[in-house]
Amino acid sequence: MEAVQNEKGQISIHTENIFPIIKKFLYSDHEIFLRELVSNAVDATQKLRQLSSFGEFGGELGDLKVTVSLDEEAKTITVSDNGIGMTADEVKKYINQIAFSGATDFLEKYKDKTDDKGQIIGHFGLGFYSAFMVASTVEIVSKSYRDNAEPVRWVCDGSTEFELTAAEKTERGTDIILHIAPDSEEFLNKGRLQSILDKYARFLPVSVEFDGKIVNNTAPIWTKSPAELTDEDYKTFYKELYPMSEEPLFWIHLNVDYPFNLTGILYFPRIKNELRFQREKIQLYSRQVFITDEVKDVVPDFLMMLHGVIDSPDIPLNVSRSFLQADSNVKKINGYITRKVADKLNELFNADRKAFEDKFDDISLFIKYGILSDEKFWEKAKNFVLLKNTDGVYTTLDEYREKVQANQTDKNETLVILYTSDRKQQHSYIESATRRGYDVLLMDNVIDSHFINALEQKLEKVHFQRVDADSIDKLIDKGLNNESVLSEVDQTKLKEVFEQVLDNKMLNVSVEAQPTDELPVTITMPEFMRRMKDMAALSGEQSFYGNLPATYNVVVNANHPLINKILTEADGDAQKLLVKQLYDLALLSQNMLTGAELTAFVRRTVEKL
Ligand SMILES: Nc1ncnc2c1ncn2[C@@H]1O[C@H](COP(=O)(O)OP(=O)(O)OP(=O)(O)O)[C@@H](O)[C@H]1O
Repeated sequence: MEAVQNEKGQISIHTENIFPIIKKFLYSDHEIFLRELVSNAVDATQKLRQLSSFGEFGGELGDLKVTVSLDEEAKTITVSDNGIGMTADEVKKYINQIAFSGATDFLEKYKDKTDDKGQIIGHFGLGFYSAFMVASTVEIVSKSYRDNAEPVRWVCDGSTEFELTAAEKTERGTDIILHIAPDSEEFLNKGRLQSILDKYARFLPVSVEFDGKIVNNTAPIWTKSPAELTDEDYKTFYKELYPMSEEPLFWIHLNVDYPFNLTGILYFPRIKNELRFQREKIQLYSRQVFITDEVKDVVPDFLMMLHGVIDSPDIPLNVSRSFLQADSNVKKINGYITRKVADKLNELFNADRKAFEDKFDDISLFIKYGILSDEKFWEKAKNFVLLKNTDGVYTTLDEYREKVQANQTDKNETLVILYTSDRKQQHSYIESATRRGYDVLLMDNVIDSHFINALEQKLEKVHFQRVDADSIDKLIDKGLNNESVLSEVDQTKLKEVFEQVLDNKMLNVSVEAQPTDELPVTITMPEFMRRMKDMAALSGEQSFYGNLPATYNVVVNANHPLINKILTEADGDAQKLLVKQLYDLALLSQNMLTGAELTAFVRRTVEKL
């Protein structure tokens, strides 16, 4: 057994002092020093447990534990473990050489970049050196698990010089003592340390003690097998993660070990009709060490509506985001998660259709968003995405085609699907459509205008029309013309009368032969025009269609008796009044008559009664 030779040395590195540079790069995220040191300590205890299981360590493991302690007076924070410890040679190798070579790489690679702050630590084996973000001097006191190991002390003040001496330490393990720098004294605070540990150490696999208490749950449920868990366990864990949230609808337990390693639980929250859902609810872990809850670029956008935990040592969490997107593991992981989520939904759909329908309103935004953003998701989701009609009946896409195609196929063999975005406002149109035996879908979700576009592209010969997009016979044009009771001349005359009285360039007046049970006048906006305007409004951007003034079609029903009355009315004022009243009634049934026009209408009507 060799005694520790007192030694002073120069860390071989080209830069005079690397720590100010590390500090500058990691400026945004100083608190992670604690995550790095505590996870090193956890690693050290786990390594010992492993050695023991291989029979390479015959001693007592004891109660493996990491302790974080704060001494406000001495201005130190100490992270201690009873893990494998290090001999003097190991300190030289792992701390002086390896970590410093990592630091050199780091400097080489990132000296000209400033946008990757805080993302690189760890990637270059800089974990331990993150201590210098907050400490002016760092001491390591360590005693290896090996028989008769000599305890050793390493001290470094952040310059490139270190000191290695013999130390007094009776127990196996390592103490990392940080002498906190004046500009980092905010960390000499119990509450602050507690909150950092709550964030990063909450589910570490080895007990972590701070202020006399264990701060972590060492066996979170995602590390267990689904067979061991009850629904209650999943719900309890959800509450633990998100104490303020409503109970989740259901969940998926992820577990894969080839070709990458990943475990986790994803929960489906109730989303309803809310696009501004909380995006930072998925937490990313690497071997139970919390990494981030900013999962953008790691998880596809639509999956960010879900809540829960993903744990994978194969996500390169410590590199820049642009790199992440291109990473092949991240791509595989995304593909896997997307497939799992789709499979779970399919399974729920097949297992209990009724229960799936009951939940559908809460998950439809998610499913539709998935369909819009991921072709592979669509391939599965087309079997279980549901359409809901105005009677509250849910059908799949195939069932729906089957149900309506006999009555709703137009003269070009296109299936016309009718929908309403507001059943109250479009009530008279819905009624008119159902009188024809047409089915009307309820499409009142914020995402539905995009969803409709996507379905038209994905399904063959299918066109969606909002119920108020055209007069009832043109909505689904079967090429059958109703006989008009009016002559061509009369129709032209009627059109002129309407144009004159309404005197509005934004209105296109047409005379059509409709059944007598349709209203004398209806107002419609062509589907294409309205959709463009809706989408412009939703995207909030200035656009050609968004800025275009709204034009409407005014459809006069040639076969309605009141229209005939207009034609035969000899008194000009009476004729004008009739036109105004019928037009206002059409506006009223579309909820478009407001303000002074409404007041005038009411007054006129009262006077005539
Ligand atoms: N508490 C400890 N007990 C035993 N060995 C340790 C301890 N802390 C650090 N080491 C040794 O020092 C090495 C360097 O640590 P450092 O944190 O810089 O890098 P790393 O842990 O290898 O990788 P990462 O950058 O991902 O943390 C470790 O690999 C380990 O061998």
